[in-house]
Amino acid sequence: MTETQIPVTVLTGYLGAGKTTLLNRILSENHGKKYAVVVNEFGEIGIDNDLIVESDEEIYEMNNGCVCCTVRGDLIRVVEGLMKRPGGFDGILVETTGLANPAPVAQTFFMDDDVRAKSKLDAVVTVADAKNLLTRLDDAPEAEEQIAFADVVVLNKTDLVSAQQLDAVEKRIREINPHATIHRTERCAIDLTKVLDRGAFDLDRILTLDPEFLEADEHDHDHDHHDHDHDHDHDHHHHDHDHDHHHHPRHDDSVFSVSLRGGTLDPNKFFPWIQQVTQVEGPNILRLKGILSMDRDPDRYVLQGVHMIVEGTHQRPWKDDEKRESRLVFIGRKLNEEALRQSFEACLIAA
Ligand SMILES: Nc1nc2c(ncn2[C@@H]2O[C@H](COP(=O)(O)OP(=O)(O)OP(=O)(O)O)[C@@H](O)[C@H]2O)c(=O)[nH]1
Repeated sequence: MTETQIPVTVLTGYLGAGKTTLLNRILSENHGKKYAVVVNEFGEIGIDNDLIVESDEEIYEMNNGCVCCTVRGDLIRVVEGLMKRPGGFDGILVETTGLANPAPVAQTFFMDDDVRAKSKLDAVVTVADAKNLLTRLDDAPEAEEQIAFADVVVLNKTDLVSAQQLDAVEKRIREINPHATIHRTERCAIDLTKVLDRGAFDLDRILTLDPEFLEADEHDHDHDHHDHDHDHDHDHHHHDHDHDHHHHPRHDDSVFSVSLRGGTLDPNKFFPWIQQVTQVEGPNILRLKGILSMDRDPDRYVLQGVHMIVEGTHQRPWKDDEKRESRLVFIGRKLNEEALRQSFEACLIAA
C-alpha cells in the first residue's frame, strides 16, 4: 500500500436505476476534488456521454457490450493512462452498464500489477430502482449480482413507491446482502461523503461470496482474443484478464438493444408514437434513451424511459457546427427491430 493509491469507486445498478443521475451530482457538486470518470455503455450509439453534465472532469468512454472480456482490457488501459497523467486525480469513478456484473470490473483492480500498485478499490456503489428492483431480481441475474457485490446501496426512486413497498424492497436487499449500507434517495440526492472515499470495499466478504475472485490465473479458458498487454513492455509476470467467465457465467442473453438514427422529427407524430410504443411494449422496454432533433425546436431534446415511465427535457441549444440528428436506443427483450425502425422513420420530417 502506498500513499499514492487513487481510490476507485465502481458505480453499478440495473438499467435506468439512476447511475448517471448520481454521477451528475458528483460532477456538479462543489467538493474541490478532481475525479476522472470512466463510462461503459451498452448499445451501438454512444448516448450516455451526452447525458453526463458538462464539467471540467475528464470522461472516458468505453463502448463495449459485454464486461466479461473486452471491458477489463479497456479499463486497464484507461486506468493505466490516467495514472500517468501529470497532476493526477483525487479519485476515479467507473460507471458500468446497467447490464454489467460488477465482479469483473472490481477484479481489474486486483489482477493487474500496475493498476493494483497505483489504485485501490474504494467501494462498489449500487444504485437500485425502488420501483423495479423486485421484478429485476426475479428476471435478471445481473441485478442480484449488483446488490450482492455492493458496499453501499443507494435505494433510489423512493417517490415512485409506497412506504410499505420501500420496506419490502429494503428487506429483500438485506436478504441478499446483509452488509451493505443502504441509503434511501429521491433522484440520488445524497451527501456525497456517504458514497465517495468510504474505504468500504471488503475483500474478505467478497471472497466469501466468490472464493475464486482473486484466482483468475488458475483456470485458463484460453480465449484471450484481446491481448491488451501487447503494447506495454512489462517484464514482470502479468495475469490474463480475459478468461475467467466461469466466475459469473450467468448472463442475460435475452436482452439486446435497438438503435435508431435519423434526421429531424415531427413532434406531432413522434410523441403519440413513443407514448403508444411505451404503453404497448413497456414491459419489454427495460430502458429507452434518445437525443432528438425536433422540428422548429432550437434545443436538443433528451428522452429517457424505464418501462412505461418516460421523461423528456430540453437539454441545450444545438450548436451551429453540430449536425442536427435524432438518435434513439431501446434496450429490452423481444423488441421488434424492424417495426420500431419503420414506425420511427414515419415520424421524421421530409428532408
Ligand atoms: N421518479 C424518479 N425518477 C428518477 C429518479 N432518479 C432518476 N430518475 C429518472 O430515471 C431515469 C434513469 O436515470 P439514469 O440516472 O439515467 O439511470 P442510469 O442508471 O444511469 O441508466 P443506464 O445508464 O441506462 O443504466 C431518468 O429519466 C431519470 O430522470 C428518482 O428518484 N425518481
